[in-house]
Amino acid sequence: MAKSNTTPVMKQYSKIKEQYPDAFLFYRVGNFYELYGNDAIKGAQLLELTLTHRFKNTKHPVSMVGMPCAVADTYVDTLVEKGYKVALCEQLENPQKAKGLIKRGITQLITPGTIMKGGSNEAEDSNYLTSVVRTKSSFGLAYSDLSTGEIYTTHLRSFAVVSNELLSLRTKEVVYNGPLTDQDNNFMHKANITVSKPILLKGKHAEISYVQQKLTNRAEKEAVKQLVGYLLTTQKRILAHLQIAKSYEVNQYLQMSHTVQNNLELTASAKTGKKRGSLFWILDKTHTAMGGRLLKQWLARPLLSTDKINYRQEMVQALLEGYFTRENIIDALKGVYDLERLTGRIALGTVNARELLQLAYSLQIVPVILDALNQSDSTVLRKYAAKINPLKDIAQLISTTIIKDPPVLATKGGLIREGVDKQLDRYRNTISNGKKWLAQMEAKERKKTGIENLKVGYSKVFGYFIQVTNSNKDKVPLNRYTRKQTLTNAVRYTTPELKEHENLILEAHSKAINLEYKLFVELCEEVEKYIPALQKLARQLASLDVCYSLATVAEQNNYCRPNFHTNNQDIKIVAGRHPVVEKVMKAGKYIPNDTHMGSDTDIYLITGPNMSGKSTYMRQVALIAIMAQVGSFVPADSADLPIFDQIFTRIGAADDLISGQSTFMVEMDEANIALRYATKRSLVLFDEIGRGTATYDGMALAGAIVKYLHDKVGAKVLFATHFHKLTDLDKTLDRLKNIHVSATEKNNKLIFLHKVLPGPADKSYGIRVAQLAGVPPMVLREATKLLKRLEVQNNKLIPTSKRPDPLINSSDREDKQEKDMQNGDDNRLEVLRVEKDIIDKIYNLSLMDKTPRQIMQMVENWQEDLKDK
Ligand SMILES: Nc1ncnc2c1ncn2[C@@H]1O[C@H](COP(=O)(O)OP(=O)(O)OP(=O)(O)O)[C@@H](O)[C@H]1O
Repeated sequence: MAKSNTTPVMKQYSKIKEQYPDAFLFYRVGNFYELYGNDAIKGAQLLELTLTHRFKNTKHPVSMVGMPCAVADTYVDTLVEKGYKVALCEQLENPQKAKGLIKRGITQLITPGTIMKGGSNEAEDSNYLTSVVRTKSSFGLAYSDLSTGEIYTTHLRSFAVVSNELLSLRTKEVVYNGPLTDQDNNFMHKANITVSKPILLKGKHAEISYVQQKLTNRAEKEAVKQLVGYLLTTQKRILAHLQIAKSYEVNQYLQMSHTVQNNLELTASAKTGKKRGSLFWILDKTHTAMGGRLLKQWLARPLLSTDKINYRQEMVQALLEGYFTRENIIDALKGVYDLERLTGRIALGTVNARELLQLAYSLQIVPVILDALNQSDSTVLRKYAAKINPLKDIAQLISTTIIKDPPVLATKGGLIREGVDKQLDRYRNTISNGKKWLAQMEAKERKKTGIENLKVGYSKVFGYFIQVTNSNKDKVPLNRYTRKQTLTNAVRYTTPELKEHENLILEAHSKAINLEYKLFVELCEEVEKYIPALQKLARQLASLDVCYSLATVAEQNNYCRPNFHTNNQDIKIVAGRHPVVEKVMKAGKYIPNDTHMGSDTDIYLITGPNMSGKSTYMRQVALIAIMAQVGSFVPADSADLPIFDQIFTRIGAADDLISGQSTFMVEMDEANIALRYATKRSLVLFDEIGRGTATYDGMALAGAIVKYLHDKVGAKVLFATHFHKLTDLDKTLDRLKNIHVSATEKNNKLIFLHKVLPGPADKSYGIRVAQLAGVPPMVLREATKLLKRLEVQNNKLIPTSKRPDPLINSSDREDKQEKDMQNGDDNRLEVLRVEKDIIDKIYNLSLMDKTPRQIMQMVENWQEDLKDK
């Protein structure tokens, strides 16, 4: 173990390691990083490296894993991706000059929320570090993407809302000041979130007061302080790019829980978790990484303000109409690098000369974009251009300082242009004169000595030399030449003259390198002064890129600009389409459908066979609403919409892996959230509520929920169901309308028409769909028999139902019914009668003042009754 080994190196190691017990300590030894003790044992497993030992032949060998520094990044990434932290422990003095043990110290703590991967132009996702502070009355939450320096903060009422925000942000690390309950811990674990303790900061830090300047809420201020404190202590450097924290309220935006965003597949397909198949996949035609990230942010937070939405729509429309402007802009935007991240790298001091040039190239493109905007007919675009500062001076400064194709390393010289610094030019002159002199000397010496292949050369260890092959050794004028080095085939010499020039050249060279580095650092410092302006420019270009993207998508897919009204909640969509389903189908195959929910319609009760398109229809309405509030055009011929405040969904049977609850529990939980928090301004999608439990419980619950939504909530509700009995509700609930997605039978074959029509569906075709799916005929026959039995019994009880047998033709039907009737079981009929009583009881009951849980309890009690009977 490292601790029992008391050599000075191990003592130093243990002392540093003690301060970072929860991180892998990468201990720098020359050009290697080494991990010791438990870090080595665990690291070897996780990184698939060979475990060896240091101090092998002593009493206290230490487990060790080593890797060259040059490849360490990949290993750091792997560990951090798995949720671990890595502390980089560097040599803090020049080993050649150090007396005794080299000083070492931690230069950076890399954590899941602060890691910045790769170069400057690859990141489509933001990586947020989130800080949560529990105060007496609320929770403060703040988050930041270290690579861009943006900070947002809000205060929330409960840990449940905090968890939702964490999931929506896809945060990988939370700095939290409070204790976590087992349930919270479980949540963090399942959501793959690393929880870190806050680090107390000593002294005053300008960054903190700077970013806090616009905040008034105490919880938010605390959360931001904790966030910045953590960033400063892990990064161990000045973070000049941190932006003034922006406070937001979750109810400033259209609210959708993380589950809703997932169900509606806004940024990732629910099946694959990938971009393909999501709304983002359709809308993302951006050309810059920052545009892509911004579009994702817009999708997660659609707007509530009609003015703001209108402004985005104006931009989209102007770009949609101005084909040439759009093309010119995009040609230019393609060349813009990730300005946000480049700016972050400047602030963090990790920028290299090539990246500075990328910044300059990007800035040089801005005037081209401005020209395109200024030449447009649209005043919106011209006004937008007027707000953009192209930062020409910075572009000019960088491109006149750095050479065209600079090396990545700034410490080896060869990156500053000629004419930038007089002293540097002088050094370079000395070097080049010295080299000229060497060439002349070579020629001169060849002549003097008569050695044709005499060569002047340079080696790192021995410096400049005159090389003579062994065969010419006796021609060497030993009075002038001194031997320096003997090789197998040649001997190397020097002369006092050569030595003198060597000194001049090497001195100039080393001075030039140092000076170049100094000039590079000065240039970075100058650029650093423009960080806020660069960040602003980056945001402006990102917005332009997103608007371009929305305009292009609108044009390619024939979208329309939606209108908004704020005086009522009426929805009027003509020929609406599902943006993703229509895209994966062959052109023209998608059947558009209208949605007219005026003041007389709050609930659409949707019936129709499986696979007819009920879910698709409901989702299409929600996606159109979201796209509209994002500022996008929508897939419809026309759309008149209200501004929704929240969207709730209960869709499909997707298990909630994060909370680990049963399907039915999840279903009820989601329904419950909607019933509790939905308002008249909300949109609710309920797909097959009640399917996860016994039929009659499910139907009873579904009925009660519909009634509650109708009488109590008044939100716009799309409610798809296979419980046909529910369609009777239109008789008692005046703002409920039945609609169905149509299908028809032709030559004994089921044909889906996908057309939404008024009224309830008259058949469920369940067995027919099973037949389409290739279910074995025996099963189908058995199912048909069973269905028949049930229906005959039901028909006696509920005469309104006139379901025909799906698999047999009508001539056989009557005979069969007769037979079934004769086989009828009186007891069973009695049971069915009681069940019907219960259902009627539920419909007639006032559930106004009951919570969903109470209703569930009531249903359970009735069931018990039923069992007794
Ligand atoms: N308007 C439409 N035009 C063309 N095809 C459609 C349309 N709506 C749905 N479809 C097709 O029908 C398939 C099934 O749709 P969807 O999942 O919405 O059916 P459903 O009625 O909700 O089925 P279930 O009751 O089994 O959940 C879709 O995947 C799509 O291919």
